[in-house]
Amino acid sequence: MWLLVRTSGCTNGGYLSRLRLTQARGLSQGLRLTLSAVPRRRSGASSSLHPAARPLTSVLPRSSLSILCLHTFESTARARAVTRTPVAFASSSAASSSSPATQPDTDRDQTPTTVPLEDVKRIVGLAHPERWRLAAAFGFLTVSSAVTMSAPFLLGKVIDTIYTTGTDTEAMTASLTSLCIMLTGAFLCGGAANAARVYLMQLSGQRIVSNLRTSVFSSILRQEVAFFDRNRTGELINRLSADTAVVGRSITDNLSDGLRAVAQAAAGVSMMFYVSPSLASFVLMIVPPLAGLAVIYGRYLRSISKRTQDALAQATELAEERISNLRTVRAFGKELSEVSTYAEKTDQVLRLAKKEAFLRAGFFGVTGLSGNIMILSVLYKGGLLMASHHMTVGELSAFLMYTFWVGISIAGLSSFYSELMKGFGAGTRLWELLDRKPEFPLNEGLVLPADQLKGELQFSDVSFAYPTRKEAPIFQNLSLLVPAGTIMAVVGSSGSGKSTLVSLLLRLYDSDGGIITIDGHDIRDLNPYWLRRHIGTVSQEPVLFSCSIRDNIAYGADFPEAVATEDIYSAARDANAYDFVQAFPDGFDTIVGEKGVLLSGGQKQRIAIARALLKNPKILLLDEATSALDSENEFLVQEALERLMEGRTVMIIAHRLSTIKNANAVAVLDQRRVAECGQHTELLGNRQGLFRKLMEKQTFLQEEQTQAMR
Ligand SMILES: Nc1ncnc2c1ncn2[C@@H]1O[C@H](COP(=O)(O)OP(=O)(O)OP(=O)(O)O)[C@@H](O)[C@H]1O
Repeated sequence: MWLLVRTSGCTNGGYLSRLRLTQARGLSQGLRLTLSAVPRRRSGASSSLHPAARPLTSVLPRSSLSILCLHTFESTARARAVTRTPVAFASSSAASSSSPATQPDTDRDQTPTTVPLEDVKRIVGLAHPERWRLAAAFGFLTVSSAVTMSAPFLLGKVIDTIYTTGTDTEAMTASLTSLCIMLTGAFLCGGAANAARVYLMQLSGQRIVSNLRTSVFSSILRQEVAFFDRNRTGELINRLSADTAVVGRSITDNLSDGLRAVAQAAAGVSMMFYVSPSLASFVLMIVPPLAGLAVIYGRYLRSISKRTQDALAQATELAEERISNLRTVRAFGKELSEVSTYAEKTDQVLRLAKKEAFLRAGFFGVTGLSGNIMILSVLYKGGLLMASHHMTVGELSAFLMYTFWVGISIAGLSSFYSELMKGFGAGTRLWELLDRKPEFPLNEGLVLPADQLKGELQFSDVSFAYPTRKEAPIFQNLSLLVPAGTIMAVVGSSGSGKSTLVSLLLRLYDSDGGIITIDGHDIRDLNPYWLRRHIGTVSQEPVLFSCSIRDNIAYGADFPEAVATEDIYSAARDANAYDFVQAFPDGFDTIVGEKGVLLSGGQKQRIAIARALLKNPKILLLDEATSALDSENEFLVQEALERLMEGRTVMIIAHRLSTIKNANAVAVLDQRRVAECGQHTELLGNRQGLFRKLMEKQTFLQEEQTQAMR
């Protein structure tokens, strides 16, 4: 666990001046130091780790919460709408807010029915840093609820004043005026308190979510690569965006709405008994059976709603995949068939949505009707009580208003429980992610002085199978030595494990057996940050980020924001990228598009080479581009690569004869090991050798291609 620290502003003399804890509130796991202000002179600094980074056992306070177990009797979305819009029993405002298309993704996730106490404590612990703001919000909540619940009683008094003062107009005016002034004052206080409550709750919620998101993102980025082989990106993004929001909402908005609903329901029922015990007893006889029916119906409605959302999720998944791979869809001319596949999925959603709409219509029709019947019953019974002088008109009016409020509050309670449970469900998924310890730590281990690094690489008896395919070993007792400062070309048929060799060196995966060393040090003993800091990579399909060319090149440096423009230009020149970049209207500020889609293959390669040059690593792992670069591009890339390789230990996955010829040695991968290793000419001399066969095959293929072109 790491403490995230951020520099507090500009520094002087090339040193980080003040380090300030900014995220300690609720932030459990930071990834690394975020250095926001580092002077340019430090652009060549060797380590990305600051001594101030230190392990932190726990920053999350624990406290407890007891859960209110309440039943839910209508859909969450509808209930949420009702709690925020004080229109009780209004059937006309049926569930427009519950359209499946607007539901957050997590709504389709399982909502738990029971929650371990530990999870409850943890979720409450998230709110701990916000406790003062939340306490103030609850204070304002109490004020606004008190005003709301005293309003019907006082309004009843106003009505009674109007009706009972008789012909004494002056007395009536005086008492009416003073009552109205008092009420206006109370309403103003109530309004202001409510506004303050909402503001404080929203602010706390956003702060909790923001801290939680940083922690989750940090936790995701710390995981080993095999974790990403097993987990879908969309699923992780969902945790980061939707689940964090659900957790934040459930401990701020939802808790405050829930508490308000409990307080108002309790106060409302008490006031109903205070105003007229006999009418209150009559109402309480009608409500429980109606509520019971609504609970059963509501549950059924929710299960249909969930099926609709599952179907929608499938349609969305399909759309997402096809849109992000539009080039492939277009290349195969599959637009129309994809549209019809998507239409089938949306038809399925529509069928379920129709059923849901029908049930929902019935539900809201019936709840609206029962609400109105209840009001009518109150009026009827109240009218009789008035006729027998057991009740005044003001009391009846106040009673009716309390009935409304109690109705609204009960509707609010229904959402409170389900939202709370949803929050716990989302929380549990987040804890899994936050607590997951990566199989190997990111930032522990040996850090060697950079100037002592020679760059000798050695694989000794290495065995490896990918964690997701343990039954299919890629290497068995593979051994290979790459002396410091030499170029080793790696060749082999497709799938022989050339890229896997690179992944193992970068420690994206750990070998199952044997040992990989750099200058005699087992890479498992070395600090992975330090290790990767000294290894540069340029892959066949280099990945650029959707930002400017300048930022993409600067990404190679320890402190990208501190890289001097001249350093970027010089790296670009050495990578043969400067001229084409300057030819763009926006030069180095040109945005490269998603994954660098706005650049050609050769241009991307050269930007990636410039990025690697800026990193200035001792060891280089290259995957030569096989994609058809035109001869000019190929020459420029090749020249840039040669410049990049100078004075470094290089392992290059070679696809060109020229590269193989220029390498100090060639390793041929076959049958899960290095089958042959030696100089190019030496290996070619062995007529029965694998390398010779591979080369003949390549020559043969080239000849075939040449004939085909003729
Ligand atoms: N993340 C992964 N999980 C499981 N298996 C994988 C993974 N990556 C690669 N493989 C498998 O490992 C084997 C070696 O793959 P690798 O990419 O190292 O081969 P290669 O020699 O670089 O191939 P090519 O020349 O086609 O790029 C292949 O059978 C491949 O299917």
